[in-house]
Amino acid sequence: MPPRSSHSRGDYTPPDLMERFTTGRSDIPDDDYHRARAQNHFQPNRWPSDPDFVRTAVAYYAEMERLASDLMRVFARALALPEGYFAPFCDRHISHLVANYYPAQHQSAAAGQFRAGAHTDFGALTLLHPARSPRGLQVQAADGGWEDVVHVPGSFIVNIGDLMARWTNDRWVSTMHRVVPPVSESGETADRMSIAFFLQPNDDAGIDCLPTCTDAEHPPLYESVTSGAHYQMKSNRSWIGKKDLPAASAASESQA
Ligand SMILES: O=C(O)CCC(=O)C(=O)O
Ligand SMILES: [Fe+2]
Repeated sequence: MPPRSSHSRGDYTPPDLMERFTTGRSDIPDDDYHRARAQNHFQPNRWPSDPDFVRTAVAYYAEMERLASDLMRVFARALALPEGYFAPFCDRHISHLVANYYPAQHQSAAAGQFRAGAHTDFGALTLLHPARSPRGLQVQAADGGWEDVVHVPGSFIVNIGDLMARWTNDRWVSTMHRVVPPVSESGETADRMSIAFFLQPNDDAGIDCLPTCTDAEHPPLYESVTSGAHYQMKSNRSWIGKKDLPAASAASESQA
């Protein structure tokens, strides 16, 4: 695989210091949508041989689906919409469950290198569980500064993703976040793990400004996009290599 850049911003950075194991749905209906149109998201999962691992991951995915759908009902109410408003956008969702593994670090990161470079998540919402060594996650505040996310044990961190920002016309912000490398001076070089469920609406769901988030003073800020097209665009940017850089940035890079 090409180096993973500071994922999704489309600017070149040294690769993230992480490994990722991704799974999708495991109960895939046999219809055109799942087998053809959205097939990239419904490839068979490639599991390790441990049956307990598989059982746990499948059960975890199902629980995250349920929690995410509950939250989408809460979101609808908070946005003065009928509780079931988002259901038809998410009933054939293309969500992924990922385990992020950040290996122990025995040498300093390169300049500009992170465990996870600054990015926003692609979908509607993310349910994040910092499973091991929770420190390191930071969110960007409105003034551009970075703040540590303090994990409350037993809770999930919920990120608003790009599609919710588009739906709400930026009333809700798609949070810029990153995971900083451990600071070796203080001996914090331990490995880290997090588990994230990214609720990504149906591949063909059209994401348009919600009726309750626009008026004469707040015209829609974004063009209509499908969830699948937005995902593809962000995913392509995540894997940008130096060769893909526009000429101007490649030139400035080679002077560095
Ligand atoms: O590991 C973390 O705490 C954050 C991971 C993350 O932002 C992501 O997987 O999108
Ligand atoms: Fe993220």
